[in-house]
Amino acid sequence: MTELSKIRNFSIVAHIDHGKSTLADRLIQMTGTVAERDMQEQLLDSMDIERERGITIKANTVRIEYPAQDGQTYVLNLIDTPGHVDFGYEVSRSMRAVEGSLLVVDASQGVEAQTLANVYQAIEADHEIVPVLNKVDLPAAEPDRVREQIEDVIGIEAHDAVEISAKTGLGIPDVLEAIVQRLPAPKGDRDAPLKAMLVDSYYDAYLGVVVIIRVIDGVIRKGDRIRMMRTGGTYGIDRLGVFKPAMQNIAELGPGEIGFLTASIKQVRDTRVGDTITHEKKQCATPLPGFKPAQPVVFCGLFPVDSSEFEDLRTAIEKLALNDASFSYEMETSAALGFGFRCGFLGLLHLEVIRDRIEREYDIELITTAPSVVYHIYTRDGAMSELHNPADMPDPATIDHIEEPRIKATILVPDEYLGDVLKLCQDRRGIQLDLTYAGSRAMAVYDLPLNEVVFDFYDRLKSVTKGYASFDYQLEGYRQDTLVKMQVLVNDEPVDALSMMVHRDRAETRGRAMCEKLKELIPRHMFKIPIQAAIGGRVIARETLSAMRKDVTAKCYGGDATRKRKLLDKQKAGKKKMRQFGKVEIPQQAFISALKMDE
Ligand SMILES: Nc1nc2c(ncn2[C@@H]2O[C@H](COP(=O)(O)OP(=O)(O)OP(=O)(O)O)[C@@H](O)[C@H]2O)c(=O)[nH]1
Repeated sequence: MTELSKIRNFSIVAHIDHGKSTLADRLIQMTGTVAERDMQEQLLDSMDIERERGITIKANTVRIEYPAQDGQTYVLNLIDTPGHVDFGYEVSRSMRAVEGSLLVVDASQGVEAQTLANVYQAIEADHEIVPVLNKVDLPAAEPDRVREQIEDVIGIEAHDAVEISAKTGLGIPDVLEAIVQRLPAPKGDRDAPLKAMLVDSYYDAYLGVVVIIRVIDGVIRKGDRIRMMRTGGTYGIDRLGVFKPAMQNIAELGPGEIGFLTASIKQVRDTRVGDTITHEKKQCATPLPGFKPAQPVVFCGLFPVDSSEFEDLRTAIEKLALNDASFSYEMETSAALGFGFRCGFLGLLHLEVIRDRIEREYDIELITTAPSVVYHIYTRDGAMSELHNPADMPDPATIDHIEEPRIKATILVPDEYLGDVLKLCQDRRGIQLDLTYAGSRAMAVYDLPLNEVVFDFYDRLKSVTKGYASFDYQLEGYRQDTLVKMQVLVNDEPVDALSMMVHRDRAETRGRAMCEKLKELIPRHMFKIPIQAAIGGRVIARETLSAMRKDVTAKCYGGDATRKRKLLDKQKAGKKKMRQFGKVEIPQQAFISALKMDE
């Protein structure tokens, strides 16, 4: 067990690509935590998908032993936090598990929106913050300007920011000294009942669920019986250890220490980030504050393109859910798409990651229906229910009012693109909360409906600002608005998978765009097909797909049998990718394209 005064726990706060992983790797390498030959690029981002997409999804930790200039050896525990807005709650928990942060800012780029969001979490967790200016090797680096910017925009002292190049290794010893000298040692009581925070967990094929913990008070030992205070589960500890970054067993962990345990826990779902771990017998008096069960905010249907792969999809989803407590699912049937699952995600990135993994790791092609947020439906009898799927909307006559989730979005953008950004936010029913300038950049804070953001807001923002804007958001709560369910009818039959919730004022535009798109996507039939968008019983947009004049084979007059054959075969192959809907066949592609509607 390590003495409290010799421990420093910290996280690294940075915007994507500012060099968090490179710096972490350097710290590990420079302290000899791993032998040079074992050094693999970006040790902390362990999953392939993370590496490919260049994002950090799950929190991870490493214990570094550092002989400091004062002659003492310190234990430095780094907790790597997820870098994306979707994982905000997990970031906030990891932050509570450490006492300080390195704020890494790319000296050639400056402060970005995500830097702000994460640094505010660190400030909220009472962290001591050491600013680190990275990439000073780049000719475009302007450390002095960025130092000023940190002081102006974030409002923390930055004159003693450490200048480094994580790439060349310049300044890394200064970072290590700053961690020891400027970050506080943890506090804790060795003799108090055990109180540890569940920081993160993951599934390991050999060990089962591995739980990452931070001990606050007391001592945890191998063989102890523990209780998770929020979920109520009790377990016997099989294995206790630390990450260096490879797993190393250890007999006990005391106050201030960070490590892992395994305890024959079957699924990640049984471990909730933010839960308090104590001894089964001698329990601590109160659990840690701020615990929040994971709450999916974006829902969509996932259906196999090939309906015979439904069981494979079920297996894939069950396996992924075992390892991800924030991903929820239930079976869903759609008249148009057959059997599938309604799934809940923390945000769009989370959705994309899961979808990618199903397609790649399980080789199942998927159809994704329109992502939808969760609405609160208040019926006339005063009851409130959550609506996860527009298809389940109750009879409008019974509804008193509907509330939708709103977010607070922070956008940082160079001045020249500000006009376009403001227009985009306005178009998405945004309410401006704040607009400030820092140097040549503006920071706009908007209250926006989550529904208007989940579709393609981020893509639009990137395209109107040529990629220069950065964006971050957090959920703010629910507000009433005039929301309606828009249905799509093809040949007078409603197609549920295309239903969506829209604001009343925008329904016509959306409806028209949807009908036009479907007219292009649905092939002609032998009869005329009306395509309509409707609210309740009222049609708000309509297109008509005219009938095919003749049999396609008619033009192959008479004799040429092979040609006729070929044409029929081609038609048949095309049909496989269609879904029969009433008398109409709708191609799979239509579901995807019609939902990815640009305005
Ligand atoms: N020139 C230069 N490039 C650097 C430096 N540090 C990191 N980079 C490069 O910047 C890019 C992003 O670095 P990462 O360490 O992956 O950034 P990150 O913040 O961990 O990014 P995420 O994992 O996506 O959050 C990589 O191509 C690095 O090689 C530096 O000091 N100088």
